[in-house]
Amino acid sequence: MTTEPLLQVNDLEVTYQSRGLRRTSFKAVAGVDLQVQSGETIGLVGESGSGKSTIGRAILGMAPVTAGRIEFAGRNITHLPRRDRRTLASDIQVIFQDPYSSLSPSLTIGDTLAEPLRASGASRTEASRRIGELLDLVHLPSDALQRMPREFSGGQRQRVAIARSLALEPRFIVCDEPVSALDLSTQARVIDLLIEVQRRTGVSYLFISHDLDVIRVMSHRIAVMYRGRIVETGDGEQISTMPTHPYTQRLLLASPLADPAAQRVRRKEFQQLPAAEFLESSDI
Ligand SMILES: Nc1ncnc2c1ncn2[C@@H]1O[C@H](COP(=O)(O)OP(=O)(O)OP(=O)(O)O)[C@@H](O)[C@H]1O
Repeated sequence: MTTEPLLQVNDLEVTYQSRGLRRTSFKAVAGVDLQVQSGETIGLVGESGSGKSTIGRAILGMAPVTAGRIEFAGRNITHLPRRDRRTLASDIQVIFQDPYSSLSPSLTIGDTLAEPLRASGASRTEASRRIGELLDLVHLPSDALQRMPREFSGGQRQRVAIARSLALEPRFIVCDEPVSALDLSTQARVIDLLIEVQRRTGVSYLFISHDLDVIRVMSHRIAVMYRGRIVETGDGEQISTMPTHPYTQRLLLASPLADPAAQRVRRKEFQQLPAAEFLESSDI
């Protein structure tokens, strides 16, 4: 028996238009297929500019989709009008990279968490019960509620951003480089938290990062992006041991956590790749 994916992306294309005097267009993503099941994390990895965030934004209705289809829980959400988008806010949420700019500096943590709940029509009592649950879920003390974002470290702010994204019990979260701005030990704690939240709530993640090691820890399945296309998919083991695309091999070589012996073998294989073949197969 196969279960319906929670999110299904088919043949997605996104084209940005420049607004200058000379109108030019740039195809940032093309031919992208993606499926995400309930409770699953799909990791999107690739170099800067490969189109990872564009896919996330297209799912959130924030990118100019020029072809293809995006379905969420069986509903076509590719070009939803703004007012219908709002009805999706409780199902699809986002966590951004920068915990310093993603929280309003003039709101207490309590008001930050209450905002989406009040907007969804929750009563004061319901909101304060839910805020208690959220603090518990992300391991923040209850005295955090009266404090301002500036009183918290980057990792703690990211916990607040995660709590806010969970307020309406979403089924799907786009995590766009959520740990890239944090130091290594804080990264590990936030990753542990996201995994624990998934275990407790069954939420699905599209987890975007340029760091293959972070992606391997987080993801059930990995999609490697290169120049606007997915060039390889597999689980962490497959991607690490049997990469087929030269760009994935390059990512593995750059991985600081890679086993040095395996890295030596890969480096040798990589050096034996004829340069022309590398360029040709990368040039998609
Ligand atoms: N609003 C926009 N208008 C025009 N071009 C854009 C716009 N947003 C992104 N792009 C271009 O689309 C391409 C893909 O960008 P995107 O942000 O999706 O890449 P990314 O893989 O997420 O990179 P990074 O890791 O640096 O965030 C880049 O070449 C970028 O310059």
